[in-house]
Amino acid sequence: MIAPSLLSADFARLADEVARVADADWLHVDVMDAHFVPNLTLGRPVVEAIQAVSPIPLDCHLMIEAPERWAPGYAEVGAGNVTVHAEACTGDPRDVASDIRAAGALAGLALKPGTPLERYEDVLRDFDTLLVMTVEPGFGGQAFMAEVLPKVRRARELVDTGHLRLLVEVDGGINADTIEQAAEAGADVFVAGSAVYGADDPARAIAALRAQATGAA
Ligand SMILES: O=C(CO)[C@@H](O)[C@H](O)COP(=O)(O)O
Ligand SMILES: [Fe+2]
Repeated sequence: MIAPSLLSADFARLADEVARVADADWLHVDVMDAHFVPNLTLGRPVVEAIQAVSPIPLDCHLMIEAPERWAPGYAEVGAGNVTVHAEACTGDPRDVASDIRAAGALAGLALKPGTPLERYEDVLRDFDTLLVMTVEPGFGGQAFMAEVLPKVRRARELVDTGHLRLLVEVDGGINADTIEQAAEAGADVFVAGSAVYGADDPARAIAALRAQATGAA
């Protein structure tokens, strides 16, 4: 599955930018609050507007503080998957997973590159998606951190052995040079911002990335 990130799109023409990636599987929307990460993007009202014009499910990546308070609201406006950062949760992440699901979306948990998977292997039994950050969250166009791949392999192993039932998603620096190693490590969903919106033809870029991912898996 390919999930273009709107972070690299033209924010002055969001409806048009959404239409350019209609062939994708998910549309990745990076929500940043300038507190959890040193950047500010958009919030629930804009996600609601994007949802109204998007032909594909929204994959909301919440890089915000107090996700327990805000995450269900993104499901309520129609997001298909809502991911919170484990590092931002002040209580048991399973509680926010339950609230996101109750509001109608898949529940995702994101881990920064330096956050060990082992700490959350039990918690992840209550989630539908694991977002493995392959860059430090906050900005697009960063270099892929290959040192995170063992975390992807471990997640794949936990899913393949039945310990977890979730999609393994990678996010950050995914492009033609890196997607095959991420697929070989076991990722199911590939977020790509600059590799898609930086291309002359985003639809062709999506098709090429999908072919590489499926060929390498
Ligand atoms: O969450 C983030 C950044 O914090 C990502 O979703 C980026 O938006 C991915 O951009 P590229 O690395 O693909 O350019
Ligand atoms: Fe993201």
